[in-house]
Amino acid sequence: MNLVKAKNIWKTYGDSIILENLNFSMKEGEFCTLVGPSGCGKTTFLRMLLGVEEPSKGELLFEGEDYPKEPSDERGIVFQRYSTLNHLNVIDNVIIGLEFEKSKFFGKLFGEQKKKAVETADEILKAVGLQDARNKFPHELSGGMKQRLSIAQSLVKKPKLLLLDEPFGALDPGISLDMHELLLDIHSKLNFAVVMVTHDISEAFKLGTRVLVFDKVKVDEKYPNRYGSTIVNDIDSSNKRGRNISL
Ligand SMILES: Nc1ncnc2c1ncn2[C@@H]1O[C@H](COP(=O)(O)OP(=O)(O)OP(=O)(O)O)[C@@H](O)[C@H]1O
Repeated sequence: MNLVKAKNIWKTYGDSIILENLNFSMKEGEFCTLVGPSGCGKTTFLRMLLGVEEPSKGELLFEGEDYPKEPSDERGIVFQRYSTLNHLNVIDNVIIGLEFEKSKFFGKLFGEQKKKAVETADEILKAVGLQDARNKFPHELSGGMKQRLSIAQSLVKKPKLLLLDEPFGALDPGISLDMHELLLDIHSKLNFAVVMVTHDISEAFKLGTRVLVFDKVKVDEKYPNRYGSTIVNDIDSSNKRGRNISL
C-alpha cells in the first residue's frame, strides 16, 4: 500500500494558484527529495504532508485513508531553524517529546515509563552521534549538533514519514557532508519514509531514492500566479545514492 497518495491536488491562496493538478505517491521507506525554483510551492506541499495545510481541491491520502486533519507523531518535521528548547539539556530535549506523547495531561513520566523513555532517547542519541553530549545544553552545541538533536527529537517518536525542510541549509559545507552520512545511515537502519526539500541539486541526488522536480508547466508573464506548479519530473536516483555528485 502507498504511504502517501495525492490525486489531482490543487492549492490556491486567494487568486493565486500555487500547486495545480499534482499527482504523487510514495511507499514506506522511500526517500524523495523535492527541488524547484524559489516560491514554486515545495514547502506548501511539505506542510500538506505534515497535515497542517489542506489541499484546496483533490484527494490526499495517508495509508489509504483521508489525510488526518492535524499533525501527529506518525509524521515528524525538521526545519532549517533548530527546534531545541534552550532550558533543557540534550537528553531532556528528546525525552520531552515522549513525555507529551504518553502523558498528554501532565507532560511528565514517572517510574518505569520514565526509565523506558530515557532508554529510548539514549538509543536515538547514539544513532545520531550525540551520546557524548547528552548532558549538554543547546548553547554548548555546534550548528551540526543542534540539527542532529532536532532530528533525534523527531525520530524518537518513530515517525513513518519524516519531513525535512532544507535541514542543512544553515550548516557549513563540511558539517552538511557529515549530516548526509548520518541521514543515509539512520534511514537504512530505521526504514522510515522521507520527503526532503532542498535547494542543493547534488544533495538531492545523493540522498534521494527519487528526485521530484517541481515547476510550472505554463507561465503567464503578466499574471505569474495564474498557473501553479506540479511535479514535472520524477527521477529514479537510487543508483546515485550515497555518492558525492558534482553537477
Ligand atoms: N499562508 C499563505 N498565504 C498566502 N500565500 C502563501 C502562504 N503560504 C505560502 N504562500 C505563497 O505560496 C507560494 C509558495 O510558497 P512556498 O514556501 O511553498 O514555496 P517554496 O517552493 O518552498 O519556496 P522557497 O524555495 O523559496 O522556500 C509563495 O508565493 C508564497 O508566497
